[in-house]
Amino acid sequence: MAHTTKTTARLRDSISEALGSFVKSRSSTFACGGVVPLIPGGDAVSGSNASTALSLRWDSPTGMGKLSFPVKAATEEQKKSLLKLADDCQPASFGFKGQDVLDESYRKATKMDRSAFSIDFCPYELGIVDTIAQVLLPNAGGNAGTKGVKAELYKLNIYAAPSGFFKPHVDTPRSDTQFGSLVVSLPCHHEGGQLIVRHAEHSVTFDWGASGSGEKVNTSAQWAAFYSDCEHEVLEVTEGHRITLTYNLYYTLGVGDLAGNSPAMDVKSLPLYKKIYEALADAEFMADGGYLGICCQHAYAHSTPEGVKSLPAILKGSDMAVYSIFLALGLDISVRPILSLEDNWFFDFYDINDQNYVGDKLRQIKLTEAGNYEDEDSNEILREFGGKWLKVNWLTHPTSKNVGFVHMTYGNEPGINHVYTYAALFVVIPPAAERLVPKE
Ligand SMILES: O=C(O)CCC(=O)C(=O)O
Ligand SMILES: [Fe+2]
Repeated sequence: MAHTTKTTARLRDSISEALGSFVKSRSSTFACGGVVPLIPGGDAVSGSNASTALSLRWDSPTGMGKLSFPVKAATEEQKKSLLKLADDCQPASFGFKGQDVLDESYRKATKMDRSAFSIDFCPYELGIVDTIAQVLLPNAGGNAGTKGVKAELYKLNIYAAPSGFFKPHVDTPRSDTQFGSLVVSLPCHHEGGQLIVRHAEHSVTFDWGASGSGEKVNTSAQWAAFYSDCEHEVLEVTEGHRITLTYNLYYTLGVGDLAGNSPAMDVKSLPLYKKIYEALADAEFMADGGYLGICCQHAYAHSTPEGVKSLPAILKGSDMAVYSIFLALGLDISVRPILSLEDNWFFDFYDINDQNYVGDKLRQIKLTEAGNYEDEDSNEILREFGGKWLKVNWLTHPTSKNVGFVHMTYGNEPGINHVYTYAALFVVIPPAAERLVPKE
């Protein structure tokens, strides 16, 4: 028996290590970007990823505005248009605790709503949406991938010298199928204004200013796309105007279940697949069966109606890849809410002994009346949550939490308490004798 336990621990650690380096290598794909050359005055060749010069037109109290890009050393006419555009934009707010806030110490930029302007720039035509689908939905390759992303124009923004900037923040998703943002920098001379995007301990810098991209700043549109849960910031613009279009990126479901439908990736070729395969083939690995848990690396709105409906299809990056690997091994894998042990006071009443309270399925936030500081009420909270205490062999550590569950509290003041949950991939490992390991 002791021997079996040792084998299980050894193999679990080796999967965990392989998973760690797999996630690390995949997590550098949380952002991608590119360049679209403009052909001034000419026609873009049909089918090429180049665009003609761009014209921006907008509503203005002083008559319609028009500005043609690229804006190099601006002509007198362009200078006038640029000033008019800057005048016609409003200060840009940002979301804070559900409110739109204007605060120039946090964001100094201006905006124009999409209803007030039009521009002949189409990210679909230029292959940008296809690229995003390929890179940020790595498991939904082939046709499913290219059909799976919708880019919806959101705003035009200007970050202007001497000090336009936007401090680190994460974008507020407009719906639960939004998975990311796309920023397009229109060719207009500027310096600074680097966009830095971070995920876990990685970061990517997109420098579209003259020093960072040279001539490109005047001859090409440049773009970046990243997942919604990645923190990002715009450094100070020190010269000129940094003019951007922002788009919200959505998954479009209904083109086949994206999860597990992975023609573009051969999961069997991945070292992580081999490690798990070898462990399963070893009769001493979790000989009596049990559960493996992998905390999701990205954040999902897993306790909202949309999130409940669209997971696992909308898993991102490495989460989707790990999901596909376990699925390919014929294992029962699902996304489950796990009660967070540190944030929930009522765990104090339990002798949890290394166990986790695992939800039987994803559920929406719930409001219950249970919740006195007594055992019985804590039990009721757990019953409402719907799950079981289980011993889980964790392969990773938790990363982000959502409020999963809300209940009343009684004290000197009535109130509510938030119960935090996090989303994890939960794998059922059958006992060794019942395991059907697919042929290599
Ligand atoms: O302009 C950029 O590069 C990013 C802007 C941004 O973060 C936002 O609009 O939320
Ligand atoms: Fe943002």
